[in-house]
Amino acid sequence: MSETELRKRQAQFTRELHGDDIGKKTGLSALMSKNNSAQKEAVQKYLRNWDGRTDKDAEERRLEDYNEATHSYYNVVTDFYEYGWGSSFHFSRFYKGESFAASIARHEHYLAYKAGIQRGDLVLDVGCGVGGPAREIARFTGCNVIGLNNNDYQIAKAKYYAKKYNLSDQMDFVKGDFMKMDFEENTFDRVYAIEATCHAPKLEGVYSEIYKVLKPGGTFAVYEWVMTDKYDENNPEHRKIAYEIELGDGIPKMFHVDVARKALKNCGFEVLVSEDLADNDDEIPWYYPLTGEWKYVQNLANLATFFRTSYLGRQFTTAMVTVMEKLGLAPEGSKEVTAALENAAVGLVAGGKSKLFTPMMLFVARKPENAETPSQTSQEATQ
Ligand SMILES: CC(C)=CCC[C@@H](C)[C@H]1CC[C@H]2C3=C(CC[C@]12C)[C@@]1(C)CC[C@H](O)C[C@@H]1CC3
Ligand SMILES: C[S@@+](CC[C@H](N)C(=O)[O-])C[C@H]1O[C@@H](n2cnc3c(N)ncnc32)[C@H](O)[C@@H]1O
Repeated sequence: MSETELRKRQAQFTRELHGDDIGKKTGLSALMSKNNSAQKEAVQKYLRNWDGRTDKDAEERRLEDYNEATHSYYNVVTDFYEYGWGSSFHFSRFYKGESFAASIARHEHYLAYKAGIQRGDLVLDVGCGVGGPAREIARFTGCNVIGLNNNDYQIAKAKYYAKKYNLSDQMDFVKGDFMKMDFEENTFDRVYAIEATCHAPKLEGVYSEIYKVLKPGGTFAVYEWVMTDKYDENNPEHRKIAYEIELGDGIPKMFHVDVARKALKNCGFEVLVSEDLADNDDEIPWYYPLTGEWKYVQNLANLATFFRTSYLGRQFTTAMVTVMEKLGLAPEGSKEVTAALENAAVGLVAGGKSKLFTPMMLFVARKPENAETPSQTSQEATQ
């Protein structure tokens, strides 16, 4: 199927699944408005790739099907994410006494600061979700953001929120696959990506596209999901944790930190910062909301969020969704989605506690001032 046909089909499917009036409803009320058969199809499309097999063939299939698989994954999890987490789909570090929202925003500000984003810069947000980080970074720095995403439902939501919060002049959201970007070369002053490029089947693929669209001298800052130096792919317990993360988070393959660092260099980037922010012996770990350990709750205002993300709250949500599905209030397959998200939570906490995994490997990389653009290189090759 051609790229244009795929896009048309995905957009059409999004209308069938979520209807035309996207944005006003969020979380469980949005879930209840979904089309039953389209939801069933989306859940099947997502889960067909994660059938428990971890052999090379199964891995190859997941890597090949990355676009449809992540598109379907976010079609079915976005409402749950917004219900349980909010509109920024990423983790963050926590300081004592800090609220959940403040910690999420600080993590975004930090990336904007490390990327060197200035007022008036044109910035690309790769894999922008429903635009939570883009709205925060645009307000914080005064930059203009283009959010790139291959999920039509999230794009519609991001546009809706930008309008609602009077930010439409500072941002736009476009549909596209980050492995094949449509932007002109040397377009953006800065590029950032938050917990999104791990959905790529090959990191060189997405990093080289970022390199292409970044202006020479511009920086790219990313919070990457990677397996750490402690990870041993041949250790079945380690592989089980990685697989749980892949299954529950719609990731074709979790890569090792060295693969990511090398990929940046292979694409021509100078790597300026390479630091695992999870490796700071923080008193309150990044994965605390998923553990259900009350001792970590920092702020009474966070009780609702904490309950929904905790083990007990997740069991409650699963039970509620099961009943809703039986009564026909939630579309078929919703229960399976909560089960997959449970795998995510379990794998992420296990990966975090054992330090086999980090969701906040910070890389800041620069495209050299004198960089040759890919088209220059290919022109020279043909001369
Ligand atoms: C998938 C990637 C690359 C990043 C997303 C990171 C996090 C925002 C999500 C990872 C697992 C998610 C879960 C939930 C919210 C969003 C995550 C933390 C829930 C708490 C949402 C409410 C459900 O009932 C349980 C979910 C568990 C997993
Ligand atoms: C975990 S979410 C993070 C979203 C956002 N960065 C945030 O922090 O709120 C990952 C995002 O990457 C997007 N994504 C995954 N694969 C993609 C692809 N091939 N092209 C463009 N976007 C993609 C998803 O649709 C989703 O919006």
